[in-house]
Amino acid sequence: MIEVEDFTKRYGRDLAVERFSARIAPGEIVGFLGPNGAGKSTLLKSIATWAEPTSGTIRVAGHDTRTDPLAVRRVLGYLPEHNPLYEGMNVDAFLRFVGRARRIRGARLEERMAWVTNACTLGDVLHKRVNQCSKGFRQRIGLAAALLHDPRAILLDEPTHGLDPVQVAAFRDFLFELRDGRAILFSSHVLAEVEAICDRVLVIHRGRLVRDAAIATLQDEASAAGTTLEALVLELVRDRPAASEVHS
Ligand SMILES: Nc1ncnc2c1ncn2[C@@H]1O[C@H](COP(=O)(O)OP(=O)(O)OP(=O)(O)O)[C@@H](O)[C@H]1O
Repeated sequence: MIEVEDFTKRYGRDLAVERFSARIAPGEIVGFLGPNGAGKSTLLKSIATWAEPTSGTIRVAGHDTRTDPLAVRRVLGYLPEHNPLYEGMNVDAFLRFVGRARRIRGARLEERMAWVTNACTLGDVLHKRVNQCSKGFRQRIGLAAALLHDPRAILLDEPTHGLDPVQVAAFRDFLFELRDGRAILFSSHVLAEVEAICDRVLVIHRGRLVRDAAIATLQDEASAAGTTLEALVLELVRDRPAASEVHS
């Protein structure tokens, strides 16, 4: 469903991501883990067609991001790192605006509004202005906007940033419900979160994929080596000064 083949992204002379390949199938929740500046947002942005690959290919549901970006956007939901919201709008109006921009109208819009309101527990804030909502609610509003068109592939860039532990647990349950038939990739700095939520993890370091493995496989490897999952992952990003930011 999400296929990344030999993807490289340069910003000027700086290499952000180099020869990265991975596939995420429908029904999978994959965590994307790596220290600051490793290249996570760059890859997510490129899958979402917000940035062009320097080389390589990205396909979502068979659509090439370079040659058919509109088809990609139709099947993809993306919560960017800096979750852009219209501050002065009320939440209901904002989500309807997003729906109309996606050409969702009439009964379908009402149906999708009801679904995201319930799924993202937005009932209490629908009639508040966006800038009156707490950080946790703002994340949920961003998530609702990303899910309004019922995408089959979902990218979430640090979706739990700023959420309290209760909200993180609720988010995990939400993703479990959402996964059916959908390919989900989310980035995080928090190993414990990825361990609790994901089937598989991609570890990126200095723009290169250094590990693509099932969480269960990594857990088995860690126990066979008499170490912890955290130590195993830290070892993968060891020579990066910011590696200490991958924590449990
Ligand atoms: N628009 C840009 N112009 C120039 N360089 C950029 C741009 N966006 C990202 N970079 C660089 O690309 C590299 C990867 O950055 P990216 O934001 O993808 O990392 P990240 O893993 O998402 O980091 P973080 O966890 O801190 O969000 C970094 O060296 C960053 O400085």
